[in-house]
Amino acid sequence: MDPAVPDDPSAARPEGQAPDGRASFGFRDVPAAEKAGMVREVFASVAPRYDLMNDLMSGGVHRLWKNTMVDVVNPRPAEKLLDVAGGTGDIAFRLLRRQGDRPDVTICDINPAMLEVGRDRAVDRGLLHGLTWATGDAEHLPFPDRSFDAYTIAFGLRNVTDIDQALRDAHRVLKPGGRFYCLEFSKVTSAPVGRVYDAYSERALPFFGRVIARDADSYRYLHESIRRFPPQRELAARMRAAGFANVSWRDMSLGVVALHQGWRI
Ligand SMILES: C[S@@+](CC[C@H](N)C(=O)[O-])C[C@H]1O[C@@H](n2cnc3c(N)ncnc32)[C@H](O)[C@@H]1O
Repeated sequence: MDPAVPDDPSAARPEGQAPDGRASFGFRDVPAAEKAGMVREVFASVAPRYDLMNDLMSGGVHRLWKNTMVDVVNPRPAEKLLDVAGGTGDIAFRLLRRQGDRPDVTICDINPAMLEVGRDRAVDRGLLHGLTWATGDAEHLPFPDRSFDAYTIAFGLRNVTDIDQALRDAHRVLKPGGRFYCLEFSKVTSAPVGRVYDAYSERALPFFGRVIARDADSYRYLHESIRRFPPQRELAARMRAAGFANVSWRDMSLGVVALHQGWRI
């Protein structure tokens, strides 16, 4: 933990719920109205080196997690797909390729700097057909009700100010029968592995952030936001409260990440 922040006064309440108008930003509580702007600054700062850092920090394993997510989504041609907090396009590009010659993927992110890097990557890969770019907040998506067949969010939900509001808005934009998928860091299911993982992420993330991205604070925030995210069972309960049915999850890498899914009925 950051020695400048001796304890965690908000640990007793669930992440993303701030009844007193405050929200957690890593281990700090900040006015809820300011969190989105602070998160935007973090990702504007990391955007140029975001993809390199993902590979370094996960040893490339994030690619396997993302491939598994897209296998589970199993998008069909011409389905309308929405990737929220889509960043530099890792999930959207995979969905697009899987849809073959009838792709229809919208990538939405609150941060224009991340989308800008994503657009350059799409051009480099020749992925121009069937991809729509949108700037928007997961809590108030700029799309009409019942617009999409499937909604994905990967490593994004822990960054929103109000998780429950983001889940409700995901439910709103899905068509009846639409599918919701969330890939996110979660609670490691093996205590010894959890201790190794905690030690690694507490030290390695700020180290990589300082040396490679030259921004230790942003990577400290990322580490802290991972630790504050609700564990598997709690997130499933909050998805049900937002209206989703048939909610389930699967752990990957012993719960380092979990893939949650649910349906709008
Ligand atoms: C860790 S990155 C994940 C990017 C991508 N999904 C991936 O898996 O590589 C988190 C993304 O969430 C975006 N984000 C943070 N808060 C958001 C919000 N309230 N609404 C939409 N996007 C948000 C950030 O700008 C950033 O691009």
